[in-house]
Amino acid sequence: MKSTKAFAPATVANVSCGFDILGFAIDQMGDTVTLSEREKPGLEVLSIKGDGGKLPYESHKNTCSVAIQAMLDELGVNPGIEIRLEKGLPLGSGMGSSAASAVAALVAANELLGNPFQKNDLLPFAIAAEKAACGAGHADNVGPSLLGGFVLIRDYHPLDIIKLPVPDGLHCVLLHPHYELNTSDSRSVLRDQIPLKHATIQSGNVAGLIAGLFQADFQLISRSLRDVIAEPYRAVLIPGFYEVREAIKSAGAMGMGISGSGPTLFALCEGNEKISDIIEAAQQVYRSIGLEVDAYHSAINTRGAYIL
Ligand SMILES: Nc1ncnc2c1ncn2[C@@H]1O[C@H](COP(=O)(O)OP(=O)(O)O)[C@@H](O)[C@H]1O
Ligand SMILES: N[C@@H](CCOP(=O)(O)O)C(=O)O
Repeated sequence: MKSTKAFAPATVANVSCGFDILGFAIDQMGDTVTLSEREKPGLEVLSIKGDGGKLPYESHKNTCSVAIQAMLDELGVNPGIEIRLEKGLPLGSGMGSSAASAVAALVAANELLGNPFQKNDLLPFAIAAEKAACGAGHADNVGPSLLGGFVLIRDYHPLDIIKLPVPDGLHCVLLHPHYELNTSDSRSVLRDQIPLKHATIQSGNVAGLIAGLFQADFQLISRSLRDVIAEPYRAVLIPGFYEVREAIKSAGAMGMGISGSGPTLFALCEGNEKISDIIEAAQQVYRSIGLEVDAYHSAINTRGAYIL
């Protein structure tokens, strides 16, 4: 019986100004999914490692099986597949944990079934899994996890995804405080309507960030890392948010925002020389408010998900 294995990376969604429309992938951290064919039809999650026993095994709840089922429904087939998941990402962290599982599962399933889909065409199935995980079918984690690099979702209906350039020397720091914040909870604090002046500010910054990526203009990227739509409401769920931002900008970061829906914070940096100062500055603030934090740094992952 055939078996396949795939890896999908962690991601930073929103990138401050691009709520639900921008994200990028991170090196090293991610989820691994192994699939094996079996005689009995249907999907079964057989083992999950690295989740502290917290994730669901039910096929309609785990993002691995939800994503694969959406793909099988599109193909109109019902093979027997066993799923083994190794979580390499903390849960409810804002690093696209639910997305990495779905994407790794889809890449492995596509290979198992003889590659009936192009990589891009797997996205709607991953979006269906995100909808099951947090109630919203956002693509700003699954897009970059699948494709790598910076990804823009210009539209959802129909899906229009654009890969953006990654300037050489752009690095990222992630600060993950030790608590969980579910995406559904941090979406529930957002407003349905925004003032026109905020729409103007946000559009300017999205356009500026994209222009900055195309022109490899680090100062333009830095000026554009501003969010007036989600961050003001979410920052209150993240102790030390403004103090950490102040400290790490003084230490040389280009800018900082909430990674996805938090509580992880991301910072972008030009080169990697200032990274240890930036991490130390952030850790001092977290220590002063009694929060433990894991710090990671990474170049931008341009590869996305792949078969192992
Ligand atoms: N394979 C999976 N990995 C992570 N979360 C999953 C998975 N399958 C289902 N979930 C559910 O998704 C929710 C976490 O997703 P989310 O809040 O979006 O976290 P993250 O920001 O880390 O992606 C939890 O309710 C969890 O039970
Ligand atoms: N655009 C979404 C991104 C959620 O990312 P996650 O990593 O926290 O799941 C949002 O801001 O809600």
